[in-house]
Amino acid sequence: MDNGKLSAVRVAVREAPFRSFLGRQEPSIVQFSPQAGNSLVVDQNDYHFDHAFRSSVSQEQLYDALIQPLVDKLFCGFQCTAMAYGQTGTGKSYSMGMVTDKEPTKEEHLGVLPRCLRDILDRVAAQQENTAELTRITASFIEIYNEKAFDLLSTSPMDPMVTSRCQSRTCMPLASQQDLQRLLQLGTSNRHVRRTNMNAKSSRSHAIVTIHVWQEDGKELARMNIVDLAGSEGVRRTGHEGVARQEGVNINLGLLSINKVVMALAAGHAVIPYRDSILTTVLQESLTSQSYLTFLACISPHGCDLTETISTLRFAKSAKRLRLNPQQMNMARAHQLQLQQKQSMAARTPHIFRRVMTSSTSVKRSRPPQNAGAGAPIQNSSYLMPPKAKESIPLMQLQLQRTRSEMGLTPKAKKRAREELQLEMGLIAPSVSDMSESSLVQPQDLKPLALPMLHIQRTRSEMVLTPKGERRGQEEELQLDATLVEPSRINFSDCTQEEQDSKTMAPPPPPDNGRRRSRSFFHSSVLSIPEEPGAQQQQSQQPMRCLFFSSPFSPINLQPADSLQMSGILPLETSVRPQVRRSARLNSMCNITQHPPEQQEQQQQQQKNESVLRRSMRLAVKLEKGVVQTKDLLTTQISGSVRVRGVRSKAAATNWMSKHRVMFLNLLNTAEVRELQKLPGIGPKTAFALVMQRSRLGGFQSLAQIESLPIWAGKKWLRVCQANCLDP
Ligand SMILES: Nc1ncnc2c1ncn2[C@@H]1O[C@H](COP(=O)(O)OP(=O)(O)OP(=O)(O)O)[C@@H](O)[C@H]1O
Repeated sequence: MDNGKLSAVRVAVREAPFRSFLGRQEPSIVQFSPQAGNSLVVDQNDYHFDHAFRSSVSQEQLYDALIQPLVDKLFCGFQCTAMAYGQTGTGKSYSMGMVTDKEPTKEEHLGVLPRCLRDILDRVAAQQENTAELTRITASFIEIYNEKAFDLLSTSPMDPMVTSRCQSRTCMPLASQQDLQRLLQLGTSNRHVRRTNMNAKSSRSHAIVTIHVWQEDGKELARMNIVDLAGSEGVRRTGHEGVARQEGVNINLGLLSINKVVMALAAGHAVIPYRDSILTTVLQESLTSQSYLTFLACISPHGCDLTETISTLRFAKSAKRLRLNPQQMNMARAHQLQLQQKQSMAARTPHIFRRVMTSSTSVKRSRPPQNAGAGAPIQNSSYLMPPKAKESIPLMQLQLQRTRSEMGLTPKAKKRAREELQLEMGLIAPSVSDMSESSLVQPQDLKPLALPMLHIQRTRSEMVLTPKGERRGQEEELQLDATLVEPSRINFSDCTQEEQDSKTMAPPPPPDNGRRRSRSFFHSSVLSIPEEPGAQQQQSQQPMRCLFFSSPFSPINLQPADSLQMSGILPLETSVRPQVRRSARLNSMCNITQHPPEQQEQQQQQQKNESVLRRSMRLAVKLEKGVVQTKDLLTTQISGSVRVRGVRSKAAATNWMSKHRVMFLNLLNTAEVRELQKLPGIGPKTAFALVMQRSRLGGFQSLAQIESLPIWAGKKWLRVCQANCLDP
C-alpha cells in the first residue's frame, strides 16, 4: 500500500462469526461481493467501504490492512485513531485486542492493540539503532461509563476524572508486550463489564487506550487512540432493568452523539456537537481534521440483528463521507506555531512595531513548504521562517509601519505617523536657540532640482490630513510620481532670467476660494508657466519670494501683505498641516473669546502670517537637521532669500511662540470643557480636570503653573505641548 496516499478516513466492515449460543445455523444476512473486496449487500442494499472483511478474516490480515498503515503515519507525527463501532457481541473488543484472559492469548487471536504496540516497539528499536535517539512509549487507559470518565490505571479508578477532556491521565511506560499485558489486565479489571443476553462479557463502557510516542526532548511526537466503543443495543432485547438499563441508555447516548458528530463533520457543518456527550468531548481531537481516522464497523450475520446491522452500516456510510485532511491541518498547526512565534517576538519588540508584527504580511509570505506536513514532525517549526527573514524583520516592520502610517490606514497609524514625522522633520515647534547660522543655506550650494524634491516631502508630510485629504493626497501623490518633471527638463531657453525665476518660483494666483486648495493644483503650479503675460510682468515686479515660504508677507516687515490679492504666488499656508490647522483653530477659539467680531478679519490675516512663520521655522529646522540638503536647494537668488528668511525666522519664531503661548494660556483660562477637549492631546477627562483646577485657582497665571498641576500623568503634559506646538 502506498502510505503516502493513505486516505485520512478509512472505513472497514467486519462480519462477526455466528454466535454459537443461539444454537441455529442460518444463512448470513451479509452477502460479500465475490469480485471486489470492499462491497457487501445487506437487505438488498449495496454498501461500499475501504475494506469488507468476512468472518473468516484473521486478526493478522485485519491488522495489516487496516492499522499497520496508521503506525507509519504515527511516526510521521500524525494523530491516529482506530475505532470499533457496532452492535453488542459482534467482536469489537476482540478485534481491538482489549480482552484479556488468564491464559496468554494465542498469537492468532491477538487483536489490534498488541500488534500495534509490537510494531511501534520494533520501529523504536530500529530507530535507536540508527540514530541513537531515545523515543519513549507510554500508554493510558480510560473508560467512559454512564457519562463519566474514569482513569483505569490510576490508584483510584472508581473516582471519575475531573478535567473535561481527560488530559491528565495516568500513563504507564511500555517497553514490551508484558508491559502491555499488565496494562490491559489492570485496565480491564477496573473496566465495567456485565453479562448480558447478547454477550457473556459485555463492555458497559467506551474504552480508550492511547499510545503516546515521546521524542527525546520530552515533546510528544504523536499518539494513537484505540477506541473500543460499547455495543449499541436495544434496551428491550438485552432485557435489562435498573442500573443496567440506565447503562444501556447512556451507551446509546454516547454512540448517538458520535453519530451526530460524524454526520455534522461529513455534512461540513460549521458547528460540530462535540459537547453533547463526554465521549465526543474526549474524542474531539480524534474527530477533527488533525487525525487519521479508521472505523471498524462490526456487524452480525444473524437475521435477528438486521436492524442493528443496518444501523451500523448507515453509521459507517456516513463516516465514509468524512473528509479530513490531516496533512493540511499539520500545516495549519505549523502556522499556528508561526503565529505564536510572531506574537512572542512582538512582545519583545518596541511598541511602535507591535501592531505591524501581528498583522504584517511580511511574515505571512514566508509560508512553510507545501509538503511540510507530509513527513516533517510538526514540533520542529524552524523551517517556518528562514534566518535571514528573521533578521530583516525589524527593518521590514519599520518600513511597513511607515508605509501604513503614511497611507493613514488606521487612526492610530495616522497619529503615530504624525508623531514620527514631527520628530523626524523637526515640525514640533523648535527652541529657537537651537538654530545656528552655520546651518543655513549657502548660496553656491543651491540647485533648482530641490524644488520638486521638497514638494514631494511636503506632499508626503501633508498626507497626515483629514481622511478626505488623505485619500486625495494618495491619489495625487501617485499622479505626482507619474508626472513629476525635473525643473532641468523645463525649457527655459526662451525666457529671460526674470521669467525663469518667475517660472521656477512663482505659481499661478490662488483661486478666490483658495482656503483648501487641491494639491494637484499646487503641484501643477510648481512647474507650469502662467498663461497671462501681464501676470508674468506683474510677478517680475514683485519682491522675490521663496516658494517654500510662499508667503506674501515681508520677512523684514512682519505686517501682513495682501497675499490673496497678489498674483503669481500660491500661498502655501492654504495647504496647512494638522498642527497648523489646529493652531488656527486654537487661534480662532482664542479670538472668539478675546476679540470683538470686527477684529476677526485682521486676526485671521495674522494667523496666516503666523502659520507662515512656523513654516519658515520648520524649514530652518530642516536645514539644521540636514533633512533638506543645502547643496540640493534652489538657485543662488532663492538661497539668498532663504538665508535672509532663515535669519529672520529665528526672531519670528520667538515672536510667534511667545504669542502662541499667551494665546494658549488665554484659551485655557477662558474655554469651557467642550472647547478644551477639542484641543489636540486633551481629552474630556483632562479638559474637565483643567476647568476644575482653574476654578480652584481662580485662573492660571502661566503655563508653568499648569504644568505643575497634579493632573498630568507621566509625559502627558509634554505630549500636550508637542501636540499644540508649544515649547515645553
Ligand atoms: N472474529 C471472531 N473470531 C473469533 N471469536 C470472535 C470473533 N468476534 C467475536 N468473537 C467472540 O465473540 C465474543 C464477543 O466478542 P466481543 O466481546 O469482542 O464483542 P463486543 O462487540 O466487544 O461486545 P460488547 O459491545 O458487548 O462488549 C467474544 O467471546 C469473542 O471472543
